[in-house]
Amino acid sequence: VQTPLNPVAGDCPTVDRIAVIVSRSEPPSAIPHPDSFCEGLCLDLANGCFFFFSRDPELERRARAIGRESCGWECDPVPVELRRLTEVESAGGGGDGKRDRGLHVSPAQVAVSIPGAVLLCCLLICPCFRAKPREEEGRVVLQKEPNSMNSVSSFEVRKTSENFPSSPHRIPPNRFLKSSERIPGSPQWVPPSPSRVPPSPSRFSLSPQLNRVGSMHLSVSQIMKATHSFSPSLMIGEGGFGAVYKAELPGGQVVAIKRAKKENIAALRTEFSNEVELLAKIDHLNLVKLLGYVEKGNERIIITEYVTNGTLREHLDGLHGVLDFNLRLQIAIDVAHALTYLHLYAVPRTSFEKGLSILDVESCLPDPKAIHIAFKTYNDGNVGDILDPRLEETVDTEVLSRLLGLAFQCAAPTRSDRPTMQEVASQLWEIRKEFGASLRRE
Ligand SMILES: Nc1ncnc2c1ncn2[C@@H]1O[C@H](COP(=O)(O)OP(=O)(O)OP(=O)(O)O)[C@@H](O)[C@H]1O
Repeated sequence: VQTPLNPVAGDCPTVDRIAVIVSRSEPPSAIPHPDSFCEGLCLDLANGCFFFFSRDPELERRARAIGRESCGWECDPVPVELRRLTEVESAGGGGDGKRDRGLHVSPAQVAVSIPGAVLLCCLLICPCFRAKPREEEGRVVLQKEPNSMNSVSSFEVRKTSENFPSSPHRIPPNRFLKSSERIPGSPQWVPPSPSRVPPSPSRFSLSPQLNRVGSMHLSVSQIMKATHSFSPSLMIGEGGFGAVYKAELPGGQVVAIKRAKKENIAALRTEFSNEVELLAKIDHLNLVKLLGYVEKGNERIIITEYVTNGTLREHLDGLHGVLDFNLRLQIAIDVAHALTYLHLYAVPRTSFEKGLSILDVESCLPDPKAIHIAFKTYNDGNVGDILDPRLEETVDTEVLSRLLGLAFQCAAPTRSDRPTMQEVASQLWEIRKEFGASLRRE
């Protein structure tokens, strides 16, 4: 197992230059060769250079600000996850690794990768994905209304069991991840864990209107009605895209309605409907499904499934009880399968990148510092210290080392050093088997 080491000076081309720029208060426009500077800055940020060499939060903050001002979004930590999500890696690891300005990230930013985050943060340190069991196969297919230019979307709604050949996948709009009893693509079915989040009886209570074959049209005024004119009392959260409201559609289906912030409208003006429709094609059990959208005037609204039992962050934070180690492994496996699906099967790479670049612009990723602290603790030989102290069970050191080794491998700065998601999933299965065996030996 390969364990990335702390960055060395040669891997950190811009730390000193940033320090100079900051100390002289030079404007970002004074940066010579902005392209190579941006590449270097992204590399430094992704490698944690600022953390290791300066340990100066102000310098790192300034570096990120300069990155934003001079390099667009490219050096912001946000798109790291995006890039990782949208890299369609073949089993052997494909792609040319070139920076893609359309996606607003450089390859260097991919250094802190999803699987590393999943393993280190979801399992051990801090949470990042939502958990939600799926109970039934209600399926909604978004279909563009013939005259929907600058208008509203339409929904074609069908029951999978009635109209589609059964598929292990359902449609997700974004990276919301929901644990499920069935692991798509897994070699076997996983028995429900007793500590699994209990399913909500209201889950997927598709309205009669939505259950029939046909289409449903939502207008802005219907959205206004459903959200009580975007009443703060129905607001359940806010992310990079905008505010999120819990709402009940005509017919009774409870959904999450995401209303784009006004400052995002300009960016969403051109490709919004195309991109939403691309995202609607993504279909996986562990990902929240996109139900529809509204595009009218200055409104860009996305309607998704409503996740009833809280976010995975809350569950990993222990707000609903502490998750046991086995369940954390299960969540990681679910995440790995969902990401494998996104990487390999979802939609054509270029379209997918574009779609996510607009609609899913924020990260669930943890603070890279957390990963580096974990690296250091691991390298110092204090493996057990990385484990969530709230866990009551003892985890076999071998199992933990193997898991951390995998996590660090996933966070390797160079793409070719990182395993594919398929490999991650299969290794996680092995690790879980080993964990089970270690319990039996006790
Ligand atoms: N489908 C949903 N069901 C239930 N709650 C949701 C749903 N979508 C979002 N939320 C709530 O709204 C909050 C904001 O979600 P949103 O997806 O906009 O942002 P985020 O994931 O926190 O960050 P970002 O999208 O900016 O990366 C979430 O933390 C969650 O509490």
